[in-house]
Amino acid sequence: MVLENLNLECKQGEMTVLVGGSGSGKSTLISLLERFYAPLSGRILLNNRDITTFNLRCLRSKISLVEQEPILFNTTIRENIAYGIEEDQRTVTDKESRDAARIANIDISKFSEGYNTPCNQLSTGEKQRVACARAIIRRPQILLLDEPTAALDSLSAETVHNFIREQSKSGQTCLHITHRLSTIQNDSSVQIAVVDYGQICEQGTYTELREKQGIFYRLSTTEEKSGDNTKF
Ligand SMILES: Nc1ncnc2c1ncn2[C@@H]1O[C@H](COP(=O)(O)OP(=O)(O)OP(=O)(O)O)[C@@H](O)[C@H]1O
Repeated sequence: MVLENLNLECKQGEMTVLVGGSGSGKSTLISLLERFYAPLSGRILLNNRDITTFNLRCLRSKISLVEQEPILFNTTIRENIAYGIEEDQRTVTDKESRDAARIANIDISKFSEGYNTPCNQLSTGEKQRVACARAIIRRPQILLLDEPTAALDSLSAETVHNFIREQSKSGQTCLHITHRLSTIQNDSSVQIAVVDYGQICEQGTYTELREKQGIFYRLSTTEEKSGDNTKF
């Protein structure tokens, strides 16, 4: 069993960070939330309603997922951002694109072709910001992030982390899987859940969990010793 006796509540307007060793079950939790597959037992509730009772398209329209590798189409920044809405079969206004780009910290002024710049000319960090803009343009209730900063340098990772924090402040429920604990250490508003062998074994803020001197303490000290980009 990948996950067993797992109980986790993610509150609206909060960023919940899932951490844990490789293979502990973090991504499986995201797949269950998206209903890529169903739990053998137990329930997942969204606003007290079992997610299996939602029409699948309706459920997924409430959720956006940003993954480790930004998967973009071989077209322009504008078209890639717009795809977040065009899935919903309506046209995106330029203002919507601009707003999403601004929120995702895309500095469009640095590209001579602006929004018409082909995405294959962007760095990995810039591509990830386009993926973030695409994720939020349709204002999902839930933002799922599965190691979105894993392939980024520290500065880009910080930018993406700030983006997630702003999204949670604006009322979205954010569930963020990361191995990069340095980006959350000064953020006391972040709730951290530590997954180990498919269970939540510790929960609290960065400071609380460090003081416990348990699994989180070990994971974070391993990261400190090995440098910022370590995957534990
Ligand atoms: N479709 C699947 N069928 C069977 N086992 C799976 C499947 N997907 C994942 N697993 C197993 O479930 C366990 C948890 O995997 P999961 O991807 O959720 O871990 P994770 O915590 O996200 O790991 P990582 O940090 O390395 O991405 C692993 O042992 C994995 O091999």
